[in-house]
Amino acid sequence: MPAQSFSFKNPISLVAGSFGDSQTIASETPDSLRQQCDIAEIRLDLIFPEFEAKGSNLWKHLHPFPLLFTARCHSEGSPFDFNTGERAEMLKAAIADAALIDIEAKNASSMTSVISAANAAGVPWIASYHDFDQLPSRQKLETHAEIAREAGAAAFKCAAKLRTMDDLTALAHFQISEHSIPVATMGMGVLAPVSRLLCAQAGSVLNYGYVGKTETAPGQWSAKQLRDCIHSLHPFH
Ligand SMILES: O=C1C[C@@](O)(C(=O)O)C[C@@H](O)[C@@H]1O
Repeated sequence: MPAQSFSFKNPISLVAGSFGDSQTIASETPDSLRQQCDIAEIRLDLIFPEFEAKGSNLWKHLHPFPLLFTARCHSEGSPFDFNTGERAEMLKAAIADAALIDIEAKNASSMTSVISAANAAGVPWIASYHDFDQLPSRQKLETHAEIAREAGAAAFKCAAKLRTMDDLTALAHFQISEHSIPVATMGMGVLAPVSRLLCAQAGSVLNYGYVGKTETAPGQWSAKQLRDCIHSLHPFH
């Protein structure tokens, strides 16, 4: 049995509170997290020295709050350049405490050992896709959603820089279309905040904000602000 069970079956848009530093992880509790988000993301790539020194003691005090573990690669947003093997080891070390893990869609084929370990532990995974420069074409988004679906991900997530109002509506149109897999979308940059509300209204299953003071992507709301706003929206069908 996984440490916490998690699924995207519920149609409600959930909020992931993302930790950008280990001091914030240390200062939060399950109760304080419950006030802000539905699941908490621990970016192992951002806290690696502390993780190496303390292992799971860094987050044990947060149980039973659901935890999402991510070890992001450099090309999809990490300031650090851990190789696939290093990131696979980080994720495997966290699976016992995970409700969900994140693997980049493009790395799914080189992370099969992590996917097998997650499957064996009953922990679902989300396939992610980031573009910090622009909104990928509709064709690229569809292709990555298909990779996610075929690799057995529980959901497909895309975070992309939005440059124009057309980008904003294109992302929302992608979100609201049927993809045979739950989808989470969000913009980055100056249109990020409004995009995160619009995409949630269009059915984004997992919506990211930051916990503490450090953003983990450009333009995030705080997780609490984001969740409060999402809760006051009506789904758009
Ligand atoms: O993939 C995501 C989404 C994100 O990039 C964002 O745009 O909020 C933040 C990352 O920490 C997370 O892993």
